[in-house]
Amino acid sequence: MLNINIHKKLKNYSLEISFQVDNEIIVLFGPSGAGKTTILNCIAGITKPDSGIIQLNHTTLYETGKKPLPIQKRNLGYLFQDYALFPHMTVCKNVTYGMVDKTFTDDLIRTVGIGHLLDSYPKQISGGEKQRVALVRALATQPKALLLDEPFSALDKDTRIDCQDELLRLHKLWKIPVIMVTHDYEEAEKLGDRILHLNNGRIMED
Ligand SMILES: Nc1ncnc2c1ncn2[C@@H]1O[C@H](COP(=O)(O)OP(=O)(O)OP(=O)(O)O)[C@@H](O)[C@H]1O
Repeated sequence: MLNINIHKKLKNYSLEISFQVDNEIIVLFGPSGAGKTTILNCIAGITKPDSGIIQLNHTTLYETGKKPLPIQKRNLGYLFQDYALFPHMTVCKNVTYGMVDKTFTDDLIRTVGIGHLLDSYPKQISGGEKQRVALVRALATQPKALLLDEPFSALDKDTRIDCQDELLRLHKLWKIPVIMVTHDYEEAEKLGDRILHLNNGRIMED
């Protein structure tokens, strides 16, 4: 379970957020500048809150006045819109880069169907293929939670639907807390067990 309670002063308003994520997919939905990426960055350890607490299962990632847990020790998978694969490495090298277990990773490669791409370089594969590779790479580290920042928004509609289906299928197999940011309401309704509406750094009540 992921428990988030953070306060952070931003340029035009203060982020005041409190929510919990069980082994479910939570969608953060809201206008540009509402604070969605900042929340993910605080959880990932890229941005530091001013105060609050962030816990993942029994591990405290951040707590006011204490030394934050370093990014690489947080056990999180983070997937961005722009793929973020290492361009100089083959797909195989990319997905095995931080892997924990070879059998588990081989299973993932088979499940997501990227086996035929292993010898290719990122520039030789399509956007949808890159995003599948990025998803496999994130899950191969066996993260305890997954953060997705508009992961499919650069893809065409059919590819986006395929990738959404893939994510739902994988989540059924490996139930972990997932937080996903999207601007696409159809996607939010399809993937989210719950949708949190964010505006000016606060979660709006339904
Ligand atoms: N480290 C920071 N310190 C102060 N202000 C910040 C910091 N990071 C982001 N901001 C500001 O916080 C606000 C929220 O930005 P954020 O990127 O979280 O919004 P968003 O909801 O993800 O927007 P978009 O949908 O456009 O990606 C913006 O006004 C931004 O300028």
